Amino acid sequence: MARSRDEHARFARPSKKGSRPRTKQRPEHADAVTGLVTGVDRGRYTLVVADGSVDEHAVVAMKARELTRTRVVVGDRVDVVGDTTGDQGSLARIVRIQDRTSVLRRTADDTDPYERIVVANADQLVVVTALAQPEPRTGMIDRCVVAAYDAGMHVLLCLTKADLAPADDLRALYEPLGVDVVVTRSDDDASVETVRARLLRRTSVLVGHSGVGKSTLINALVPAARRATGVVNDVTGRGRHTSTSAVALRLPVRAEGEEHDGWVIDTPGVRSFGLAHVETGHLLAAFEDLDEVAADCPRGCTHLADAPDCALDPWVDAAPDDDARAARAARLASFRRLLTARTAAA
Ligand SMILES: Nc1nc2c(ncn2[C@@H]2O[C@H](COP(=O)(O)OP(=O)(O)OP(=O)(O)O)[C@@H](O)[C@H]2O)c(=O)[nH]1
Ligand SMILES: [Zn+2]
Repeated sequence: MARSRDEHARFARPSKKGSRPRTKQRPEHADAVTGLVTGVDRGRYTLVVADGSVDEHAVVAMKARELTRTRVVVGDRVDVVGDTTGDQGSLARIVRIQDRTSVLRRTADDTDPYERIVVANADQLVVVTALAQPEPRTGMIDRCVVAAYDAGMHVLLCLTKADLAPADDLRALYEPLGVDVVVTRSDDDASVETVRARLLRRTSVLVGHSGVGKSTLINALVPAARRATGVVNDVTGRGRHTSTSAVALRLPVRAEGEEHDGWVIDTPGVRSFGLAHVETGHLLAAFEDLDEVAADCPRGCTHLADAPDCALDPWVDAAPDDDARAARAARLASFRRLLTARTAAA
């Protein structure tokens, strides 16, 4: 591919005199346009530029050479130059990644020993869990909640297949944490609308084990997505893995004049989140009331049930009445479960 003149200029080093450090975030490319990364496939990035305007269009881009070692993920806002028309066969270049407001890290696994950022700039994590087939696993939900709170994201727990089992037990485990809970069933459109209402004006990442009904839910929310739905195996209760890379989908505008808004990011294949970097203090900070009480804990307190003199225990006892005491006890128990989820095996 022939290099344009400006591209040569860009790679020219500044003169030794008065040289400044070369950084990845160069101030050049005043002509760059900003795009939102909606998909990544083998070095090709799909972007939406002029998001929400009449000029909105999709662009395919690759990373400029100076970003070779920099990871660009779905949800990133990037600056692109070159052919940004989006015409058939056109290819633009990503020259900058804008600062991220949040990052969600995936756990290292057998195929990849490194924790990696999987989604940037999302503000809500939607944990999709079936009430049955497959059976809910609280360990997985806890890990998701910890990852989300650590990343400064809201958590929506979406309990699917309500036609198969009641939701009460799971509600009781997560509502004390302040986690928003919605319950759906695929034959009840109104239940899908309760989910949609919580996705508006947000960028939400949906995670869930195979077979929980995540694709069914996404297709109900974004019909154009046509996510492949799997078939649950009668023996294992699990579905097939039908898709592999993360993709951002826009919630459709359904009524004339209605504002779009909301991006839904599907993350097939992401089963767990990296928690090795999560510090107790940072997680605690997500719970204002507990954080305040824990200021009276001995130094280095783990805040776990066996921690000597943890101030969170007398806080439960000091509740003004029985109801408040029960609520505090449930909140503390749920919080302690999260603390241990951090160190439990994925
Ligand atoms: N009973 C019942 N079954 C459902 C419901 N939602 C989805 N299913 C079924 O559950 C199975 C799995 O649904 P999918 O939407 O493919 O699940 P997924 O989480 O996307 O799983 P993968 O496609 O493997 O990633 C399908 O057979 C669906 O028809 C529900 O509310 N109730
Ligand atoms: Zn403590």
